[in-house]
Order: sequence, then structure tokens, then C-alpha cells
Amino acid sequence: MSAREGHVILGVNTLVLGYLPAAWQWDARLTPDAPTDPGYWQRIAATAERATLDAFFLADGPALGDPSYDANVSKLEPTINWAHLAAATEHLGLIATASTTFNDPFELAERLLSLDHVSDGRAGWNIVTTRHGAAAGNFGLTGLPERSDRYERAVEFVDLVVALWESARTGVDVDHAGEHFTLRGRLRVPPSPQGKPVLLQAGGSEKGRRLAGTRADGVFAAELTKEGAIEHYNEVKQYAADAGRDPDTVKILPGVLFSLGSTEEEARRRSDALHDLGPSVYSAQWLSGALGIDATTLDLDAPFPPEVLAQAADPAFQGGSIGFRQSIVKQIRATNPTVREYLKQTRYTGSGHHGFVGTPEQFVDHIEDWYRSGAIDGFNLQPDVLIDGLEVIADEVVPLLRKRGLFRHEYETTTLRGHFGGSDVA
Ligand SMILES: Cc1cc2nc3c(=O)[nH]c(=O)nc-3n(C[C@H](O)[C@H](O)[C@H](O)COP(=O)(O)O)c2cc1C
Repeated sequence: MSAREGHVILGVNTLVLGYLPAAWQWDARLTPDAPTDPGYWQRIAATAERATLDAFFLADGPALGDPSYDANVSKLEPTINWAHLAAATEHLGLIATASTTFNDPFELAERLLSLDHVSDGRAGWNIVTTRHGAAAGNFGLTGLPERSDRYERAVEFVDLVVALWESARTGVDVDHAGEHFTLRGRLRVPPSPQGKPVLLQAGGSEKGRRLAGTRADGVFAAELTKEGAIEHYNEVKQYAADAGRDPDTVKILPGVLFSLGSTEEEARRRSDALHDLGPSVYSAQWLSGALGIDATTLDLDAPFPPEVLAQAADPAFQGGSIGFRQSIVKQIRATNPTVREYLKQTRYTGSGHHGFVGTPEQFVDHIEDWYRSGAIDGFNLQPDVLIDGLEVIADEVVPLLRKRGLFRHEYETTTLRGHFGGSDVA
């Protein structure tokens, strides 16, 4: 492995109860009111701070989830969810997903900068353009705007939000007349301790990677294989360098779904039990959404038809996220399994996101391997089930990472930007 030094960044995409739909059946502490119970969030945040983790992260879309594959159908709006947790935590970053397609730049700039104040500089914004068609109906549209329109709007949206945060610092009005937005004025919210919230981006198409490289401080990536992760890592870092930025200021954090056990067999039993407890269509539904086809119509005992894996004639009209789709197709092409074999293997190698099933020691080996191979700057951890899935990170994984010099022993920085290697002071 390379001699790469430094420590990994570890976030937790809490989702709410965990990434598997049966999470609520696994742990009695995951009560029906957990999503809206401040006490639940404070308990898991205390575990995360005990482990000196970098941030809690909330994936989100402005629409009710689909229970056939979404483990967290109902939840609070992320910035509100994090505002109350800010008061109950001291170090943990709080990253909220918000769509550039279904928000207004002035309102979101105010809301995120306010969150940065109430959290003493620990706010982050995960920039998405939203892949779920259900959100369109909630905003008076008959369908999602086409991908390149969404990204064109996203670039103007992000630049306007950053200009508004800058207006808070300089006191100079923003005077913007663009393709998607016209605005003259400035924020009433003063600059925050870290200057402005940390920007992350999620979306792996070429436009998504370019947005990340030119503007974001971090990337929530979907990469099922180490080769795909290295390619994504290098591409975004190159976009940053081409934009005159220091590539090291953009941290690449793929998601990793994990089930851990004291032995590999126990971990696999846990993953199997959780999948067997969940909706039988879970893996097929996830795959359908990610590939943009109905996976339940495929011949289970045959390989994937070439036309299913082929890129849409015009990627612009490829539904869902190209990032997820490309990653899944790469993984399928690597072993050419039957559909049934692939759906079964996703239990152990992840569905859409990279997956790991094994012991804490094996997980640490895996984290170290991907980090020293230049595939990641860290991971956005996604426990199969919250509470006990997070406790094993605090009690077993982090101590092992610290022993290897790969993780902090205590918080040395006070803001999310500081945790990411930037300066605590704006
Ligand atoms: C790793 C990853 C995580 C994502 N998380 C979300 C999310 O939480 N909410 C959401 O609306 N979209 C999410 N998306 C999709 C984004 O909305 C994205 O802008 C859109 O699907 C286009 O993605 P693409 O560039 O991969 O085609 C995610 C995409 C990826 C790759």
C-alpha cells in the first residue's frame, strides 16, 4: 500500500433508522417515534461524538419515500432535524441534503447560514438536483426536469448561495440576473464562525463530478468497486485542479453500507436475517430505480440483457442517477452474474452503494486499503441498523483505526471545515 499519511474522514449517513428496511424490527430501541424523537437523535449523536466522528449526514428528497425499498419513508426536514441536535452536540458536523431543483437560493442560503450559527460552524450542505420523480408532483411539475437543465440550474443556484453568504460578510448587495434566478439584495444573517457552511455534492455523472470539482468541499459518491472509486476520485480532483483549486480541498467520501459481526459468518447471518425480514422486493426495487428498468421482469436465471446495461442513447434522458447506474453496471460487468446471483450478492457487496459484511478488523483493513490506494479520503458510513451498528464503530472500528494512525484520538478542530482539513477560522 502507498505511504499515504493522514487520517480518514468518517461521516455517518444516518438515513434515520439504518439503510435496510427491516432496521426497525431489529432493535427495540428504534421505536416508531424515533424519527421525530429528539432523545433518539441525541443518543446516537453522543455515540458518534464518543467516536470523534466527523459528521452526521442526512440524505433526503422532498417527497414521501417508497416503502418497498426505502427504509426511512417518513422523516423530518434535515435542517430542522439538525438545528435541534446542534444544541445537544459540541463537535459533530451536521450535513443536510437540499435540492437545487426544489428550493429557492435566497431562502436556502439563509436557512443554511442560520444552521451554521446555531451549530457554531458545523453545518454542511449536500447539494443534489433530486432524482426522485415523486418530488416533482409536490412542486406543481408533471415530471423531473431533464438532467442537464437540473445541473445548469444547480450551478447558478450554488454560485448565488455562495454570493449571498459572501454578501453577509462584505455588506455589499448581490445583483444577479441569470438564466434561472434574478436577485438584488443581501442576507440579514451575519457571517458564521466557519465563514459559510461546507459544501458537499452527490451525483456521479460528468456534470455532477464537474460541479463537485469546481465548487464543493466534499463529494458523497456511489462507487461499488475500488477501481470505480479511484477513477471518480481522480476525475473530481482533476476538475478541481483545472479550476485553479487545491485538489486536496475536495474530499471524496463514497457511501459504504455495512453489517459487522464478531465473525464473518455472524456478519453474513446478520445481513441475511435483515434482508429476509425486509420486503422481498427490496433488492429488485432498488435495482429497478437505479438502472431505470423494472428488474422484476428480468429472467432471474439469466445474465442481464446487454440492452439493460447499455447506456441510454442520450444519457440526458437516463432517469435516476447516472452515478449510481454507472457504478452498478461496472460491478455487473465485472462478474456477469445471473440476475438472481446479483440480487443475492448485493446483500454482501451493497445495493447501489459499496457494501461490506465482515468483522470490525476486516472492515478496518478494508478502509485502510481503499484509503491508501487513493480511492477515498474517507467514507460516509451507512449502518444496516442504527444504534448497535453505530456502537460497533465507536467501540471497535475507531479504536483499531487509531492504533493504525488512521483516525483522530480526540477532536482537534471545532468546525466542520476544520474537521475536513480546512481552517477553523473564516
Ligand atoms: C451517492 C449519491 C447520493 C445521492 N443522494 C441523494 C439524496 O439524498 N437526495 C436526492 O434528492 N438525490 C440524491 N442523489 C441524486 C442527486 O439528486 C443527483 O443530482 C441526480 O440524481 C443526478 O445524479 P447523477 O449526476 O448521478 O446523474 C444522490 C446521488 C448519488 C450519486
